[in-house]
Amino acid sequence: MTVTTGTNTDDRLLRVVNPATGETLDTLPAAGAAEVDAAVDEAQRTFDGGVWSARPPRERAAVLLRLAELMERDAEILARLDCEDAGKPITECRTGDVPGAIESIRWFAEAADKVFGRIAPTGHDHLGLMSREPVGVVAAVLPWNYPFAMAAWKIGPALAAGNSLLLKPAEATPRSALHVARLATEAGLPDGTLTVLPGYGTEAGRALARHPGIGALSFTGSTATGRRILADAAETNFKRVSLEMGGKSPQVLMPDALGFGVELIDDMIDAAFLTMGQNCTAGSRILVHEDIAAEVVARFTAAAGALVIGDPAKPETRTGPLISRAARDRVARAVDEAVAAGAVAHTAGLPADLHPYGAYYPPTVVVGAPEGSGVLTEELFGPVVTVQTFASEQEAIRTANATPYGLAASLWTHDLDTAFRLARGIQAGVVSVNAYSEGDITAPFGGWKQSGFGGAERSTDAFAQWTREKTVWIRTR
Ligand SMILES: NC(=O)C1=CN([C@@H]2O[C@H](COP(=O)(O)OP(=O)(O)OC[C@H]3O[C@@H](n4cnc5c(N)ncnc54)[C@H](O)[C@@H]3O)[C@@H](O)[C@H]2O)C=CC1
Ligand code: BAL
Repeated sequence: MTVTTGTNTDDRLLRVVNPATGETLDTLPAAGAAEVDAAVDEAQRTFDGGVWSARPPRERAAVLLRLAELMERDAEILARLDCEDAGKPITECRTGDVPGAIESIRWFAEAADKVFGRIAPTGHDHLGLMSREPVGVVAAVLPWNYPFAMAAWKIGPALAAGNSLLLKPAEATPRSALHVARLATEAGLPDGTLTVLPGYGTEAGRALARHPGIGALSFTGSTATGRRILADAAETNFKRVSLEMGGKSPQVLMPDALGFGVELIDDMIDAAFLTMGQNCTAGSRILVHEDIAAEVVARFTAAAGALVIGDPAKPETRTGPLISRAARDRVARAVDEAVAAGAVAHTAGLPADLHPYGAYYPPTVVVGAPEGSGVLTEELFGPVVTVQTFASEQEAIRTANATPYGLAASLWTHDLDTAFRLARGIQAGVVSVNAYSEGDITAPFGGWKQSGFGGAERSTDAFAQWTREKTVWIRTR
């Protein structure tokens, strides 16, 4: 069984609603603690049976490559599911999320038989072999902002390493993960290897975090929930926890940055407004040298004002609704408070013909927010970017680091020495130079400070989350 939903004995339903229209897309029984228990039992039986875990890695790779092909075949379906469930612009899903997700499955499939163990430096009287073993039954808890992509970041390495994985999508966006479960069956993954459990965080999510039969849990989402999961793991079985959490990432522009021309502004727009700013690495703080601040604000504000706002299902749309009205109201409140405290909010506003259900908020540039205000410190997860100026490199680094987060940063300068100094000084897991980027599949992705804990995703480093090292110490005669 690869898809588990609840028996609905407590009448708890998961209603999936299109945030752009209010249309009910699906109604599912929500998995709860009972379904988690049953899924763990089945996953453990599968793991112990060795039909996946003990299979030669090359064979696991072949099945995962078939899964990637099926995802390729259904790429448009997967793009539409995320667009409808999350309100993400369809063009972003088609060109970013879906190809990136498929690449992740394919890359980890190919890596399955390329991760070698180690041999200890012994004398001839011993042989010390260190191998990486699958953890067993493992879990992933996903966010709603990149539903398919985050599922793939976890599925690829967890399954390539030989584990049995339980995957809990966010309650708002379960349908792409459910589709992946069907594709996994079609690809030939044994039952109990990938189990998708659509359910609420406080029920299915919490049950996963506290389950003694789960050996590792990888989470992407808010810092508050990450903290809860870590505490639950510590109170129960000390499962290995890895957390990819919030951010308040800076975009640092040195005095020569305008030399990058339109490329600079395009990347800054992506950094700030991809998925309406509901992105863990969103470059939500522009830190710009005072000499070019006025010009940057003028160009950036004009570009932000030109973004097409509307129905996310239309290919030309760059800005859809936020995930919920509560999210929109939180973003609006933070901007209103900053304005009340003396900041200026630049925005072209919303078009008049938007669907009345959608929680739209226009791309907004906040200049002059007083130090310590919420827009500068909190992860807003909306299409709002702040502008702060600096006079020196040291001040830029100080301001960049003045948050509890440390996920990502981008910086722009033609000067190599300056770039190195900034990249070294900024406390973040991923620093992109002269681009906005999260790196690619070959490079580790993980946050510092309160943005991340327990190991990176992507690259072969990701196997550390999903494997345990074993030493076999042999006396030779
Ligand atoms: N860094 C990132 O990529 C993300 C950050 N966020 C931040 O979090 C804010 C709130 O969004 P939420 O959807 O409420 O995020 P959340 O962190 O509560 O939800 C993420 C996932 O965790 C699950 N979850 C919730 N409580 C849980 C618990 N006690 N135990 C186990 N799993 C649990 C949810 O069901 C969902 O699958 C956003 O506005 C944003 O600031 C949200 C999603 C992704
Ligand atoms: N941007 C990929 C990770 C995330 O937003 O959750």
